[in-house]
Amino acid sequence: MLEVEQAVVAYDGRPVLDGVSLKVAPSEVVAILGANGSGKSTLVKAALGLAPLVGGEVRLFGTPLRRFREWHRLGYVPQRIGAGSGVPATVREVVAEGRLARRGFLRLPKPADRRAVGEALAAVGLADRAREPVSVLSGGQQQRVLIARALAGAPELLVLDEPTAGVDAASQEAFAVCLHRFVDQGGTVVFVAHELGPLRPLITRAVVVHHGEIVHDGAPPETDNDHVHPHAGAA
Ligand SMILES: Nc1ncnc2c1ncn2[C@@H]1O[C@H](COP(=O)(O)OP(=O)(O)OP(=O)(O)O)[C@@H](O)[C@H]1O
Repeated sequence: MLEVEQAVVAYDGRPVLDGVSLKVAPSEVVAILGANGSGKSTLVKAALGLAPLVGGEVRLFGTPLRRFREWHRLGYVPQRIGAGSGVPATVREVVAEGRLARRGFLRLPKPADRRAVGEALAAVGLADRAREPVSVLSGGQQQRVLIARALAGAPELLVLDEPTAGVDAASQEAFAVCLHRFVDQGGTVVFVAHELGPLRPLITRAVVVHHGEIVHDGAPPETDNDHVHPHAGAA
């Protein structure tokens, strides 16, 4: 589904990812863990062509990134909603953006598009907020809008950057249920997290990033306090 080989990313000459390799197979649920600033977001961004590679290679669904066009096959949930363009968008409009890669620009939405948007809104528990501007929602609710946007595109691979950061316990549980359903339907997931919480039972593998390198790749830590030692079990 996703292959990162010896990826090197540097900002202002300072290496942030230092020869990182990661391969994700279908149906895996991979948590990317590590301290603030360790390079977790940069790793998922590099895997999607959103961070500049100065070395190494990325393949998505077996295709080198520079030739990859099938963006409808994956959904990406960024860490935070963008500052926005100043154009007020409703919850439904943002979620409908998730259909664009499927239906193509300038084509009118079909009933299937509207259905997918409705289902995605229901999956994150925001069906009753569809007509409201995104800006009036809380941070955790806005995060759910982004998750719904990714789900609306019916992706095979879902990549999420800290989907549960700043989200209360009830919403984390709801998100876990939603992810469970996605995985049950054959989906593959890669997500960045600080704490696994209710997502723990879903995880098939944990990858720990430390100072721009992968220092653990395998079994998830048993509890949120049981941090995998940065130098133990390097893959
Ligand atoms: N666009 C950028 N320009 C310059 N430096 C950046 C940029 N993006 C990330 N960095 C730096 O790269 C390092 C790794 O950042 P990254 O966001 O990947 O960390 P992270 O592990 O996801 O952290 P967090 O848990 O705080 O989100 C940090 O030192 C950060 O300041």
